[in-house]
Amino acid sequence: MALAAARRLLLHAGSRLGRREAVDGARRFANKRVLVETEGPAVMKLRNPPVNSLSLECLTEFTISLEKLENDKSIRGVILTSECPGIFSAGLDLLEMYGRNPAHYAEYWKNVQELWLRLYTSNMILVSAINGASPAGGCLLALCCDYRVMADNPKYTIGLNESLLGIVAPFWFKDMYVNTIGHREAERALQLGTLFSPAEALKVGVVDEVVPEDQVHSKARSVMTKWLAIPDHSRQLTKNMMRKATADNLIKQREADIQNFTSFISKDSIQKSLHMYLEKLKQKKG
Ligand SMILES: CC/C=C\C/C=C\C/C=C\C/C=C/C(=O)SCCNC(=O)CCNC(=O)[C@H](O)C(C)(C)COP(=O)(O)OP(=O)(O)OC[C@H]1O[C@@H](n2cnc3c(N)ncnc32)[C@H](O)[C@@H]1OP(=O)(O)O
Repeated sequence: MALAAARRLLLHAGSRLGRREAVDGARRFANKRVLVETEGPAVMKLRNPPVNSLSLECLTEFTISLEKLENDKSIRGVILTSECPGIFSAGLDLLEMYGRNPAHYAEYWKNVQELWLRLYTSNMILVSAINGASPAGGCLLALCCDYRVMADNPKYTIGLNESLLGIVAPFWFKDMYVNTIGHREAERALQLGTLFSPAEALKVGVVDEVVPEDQVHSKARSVMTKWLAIPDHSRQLTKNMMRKATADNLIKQREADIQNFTSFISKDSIQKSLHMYLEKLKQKKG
């Protein structure tokens, strides 16, 4: 209920902002954690500092922005990137999965599923400009895209590292990984929780292209231009043919997946693992 109300408020605020900024001549709309520019190829920038973690609020704003773009028939493609220096997205917000109650876990997971389904089955062309670290849920966002361009900086890594946290990547994360890099590579990378450097990610197929850091955005734009030259109807039908079975696999068991997540994440042993991981992140600083 609370989330539905927040969603209505955000949609309302979003459309107000949209109108005001259009009057200013800049074609863009924004909410607190997501900025969307629609001048030229649409660009969606995550801006949830310090690490673009996908908190419930961030997920909600992201989903709403995507919904608005999908409803604008003049927008055929979106570049997904980050405004946080050195970070594409740190993935799901660990604080949404630690020390909360089962109802919260269920609500959070429903929203993770919702964003994934929208992104993965989007009719728009999605290109990610990966300009920073992209672990777990950050990698998931990139994997939803039709093409991935990554900055050539060995400090940036990408991959589904859940097993390093003592948790398990859900089956639909796994399905998308298998679809992208094949069964053997996915099996190994998932068990080891591998975070690939850009060069490794290119080799294994997690990303499609690695370019110097200052060219990530221009490359993403030129990729978009190429994809925009393909007729929408044939490209969309082809995308749907490639992705439908994977999306349907979650759709048919959404409730069971929420229950599985809630009971798994509520376990004492899993909460303990998350606690240790969060402590490790803190200690890294000191
Ligand atoms: C049977 C199975 C059934 C169901 C499935 C069940 C479970 C599976 C569930 C979920 C799948 C999970 C998916 C995820 O995405 S989990 C998140 C994984 N993310 C990570 O491992 C990234 C962790 N972060 C980092 O490695 C670094 O922070 C990073 C490289 C991104 C940036 O490093 P930097 O040095 O620039 O910043 P830090 O000082 O490390 O961080 C700043 C600040 O931010 C906090 N932080 C970092 N990441 C997160 C996060 N993901 N969520 C929340 N908070 C995060 C970090 O603790 C620091 O906080 P503070 O000390 O308070 O400043």
